[in-house]
Amino acid sequence: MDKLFKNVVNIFNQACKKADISKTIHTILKQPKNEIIVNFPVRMDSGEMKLFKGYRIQHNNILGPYKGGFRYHPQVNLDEVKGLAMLMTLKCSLAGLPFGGAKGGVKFNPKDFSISEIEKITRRFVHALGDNIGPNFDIPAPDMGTGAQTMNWMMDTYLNTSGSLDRQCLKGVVTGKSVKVGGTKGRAQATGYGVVMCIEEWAKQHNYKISDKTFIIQGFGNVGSWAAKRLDSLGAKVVAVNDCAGTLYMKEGVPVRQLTEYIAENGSIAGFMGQELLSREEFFSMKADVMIPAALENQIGEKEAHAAQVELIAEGANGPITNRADEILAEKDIQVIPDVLANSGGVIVSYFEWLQNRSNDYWHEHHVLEKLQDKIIKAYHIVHDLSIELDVSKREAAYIRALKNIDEVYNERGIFP
Ligand SMILES: NC(=O)C1=CN([C@@H]2O[C@H](COP(=O)(O)OP(=O)(O)OC[C@H]3O[C@@H](n4cnc5c(N)ncnc54)[C@H](O)[C@@H]3O)[C@@H](O)[C@H]2O)C=CC1
Ligand SMILES: O=C(O)CCC(=O)C(=O)O
Repeated sequence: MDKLFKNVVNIFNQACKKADISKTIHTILKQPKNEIIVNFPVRMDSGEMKLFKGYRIQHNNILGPYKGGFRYHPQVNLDEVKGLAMLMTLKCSLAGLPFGGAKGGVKFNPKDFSISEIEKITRRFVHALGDNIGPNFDIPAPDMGTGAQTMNWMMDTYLNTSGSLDRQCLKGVVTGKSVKVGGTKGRAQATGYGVVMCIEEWAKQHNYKISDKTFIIQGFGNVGSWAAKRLDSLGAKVVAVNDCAGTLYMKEGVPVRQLTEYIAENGSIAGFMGQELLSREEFFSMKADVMIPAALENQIGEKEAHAAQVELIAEGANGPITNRADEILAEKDIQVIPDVLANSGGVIVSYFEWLQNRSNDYWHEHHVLEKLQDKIIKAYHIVHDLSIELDVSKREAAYIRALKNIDEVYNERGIFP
């Protein structure tokens, strides 16, 4: 199994060389600043006490408070969270946000626990983290297996345990909250919409009519389902969706809203409209125009890259393509819009939420989405132009741009001896 951190560091090393990043800055950035691991007990509905392991990896904060999601998944481990945290540092820098990078998670499968148990795990986790998070220090957000409800519980626990009376500003301790409790309009759809905004820009450059094209999506959670909804509204056809249960293939296009509602009720695509599911292999070898991986990392390895029959891959997930697969895709002339650009819509709108919490002034949805579009398209063109100028992949160009920005800030500030 490929290791995410190793894959991310390999590209980081190449990019540091090409960007002429000094040895000092390279040394600072190649490992996270803080690795926080907490083991905390939670009483289950049965009365039994269970121990959970939680992580918060704070990679770098030269640009501002640490920022990045919390994941609830049985595979959560130190290597994974370190890789994801480094990606956040690069993502925030590329998007021009005043944030550093972090990531965290708890190793468990939410599907095996009741809602009240998940609430207790969440509250206990926040309690165990204590002052390691805060609205001016480290600001978590949703990722796989977490969502607005999780963030609401986190904010509530933090407000009730922090001892500060500044209730308004403290709301910004987490982003991705529901709108009623201080979240922003547009955060739910931000990541998926951002992925499609990048594809729309790519399509303009390639004279590509999105409404004539076919799309396949792995993962139909927050990112995958909102990407599908935007594609649907553009008249594009999502012909296949893959999740843990298998691959749903519908030649005439998947009915996106019905599928979203079905998954919300049933947990997966299994049984949708009585359709027989195809295999995972059939998904990755399917002929279509664009693939959006929006599930876990390392999903497209050597085998999947050889099998791929698409023209473009836009990474909704973090780290879905291994280093070797990247090379094979390049040899096959399959283009990739990399994670740190394609899925940055989530953290961009998280930044807007944090600003709204600070000012207590809440924005219209169209204003949020317009500002998201401005920022992500600007980043898209920076990456595209640099990749042409330096003759490197978009992934390398994105890393180079992000690293140069961080390097400049370190150089202007100086490094504490
Ligand atoms: N939620 C957000 O705002 C952001 C999420 N991301 C990344 O996007 C990806 C998906 O995140 P979310 O949509 O938030 O998660 P989610 O928990 O809402 O949905 C995950 C989806 O992936 C599927 N899945 C899980 N394991 C799978 C497997 N082994 N094979 C196939 N499908 C599988 C699940 O069935 C589900 O449909 C992750 O890599 C995450 O880090 C990136 C930026 C922001
Ligand atoms: O919204 C955020 O702050 C972070 C989202 C995230 O975890 C990611 O972009 O991978």
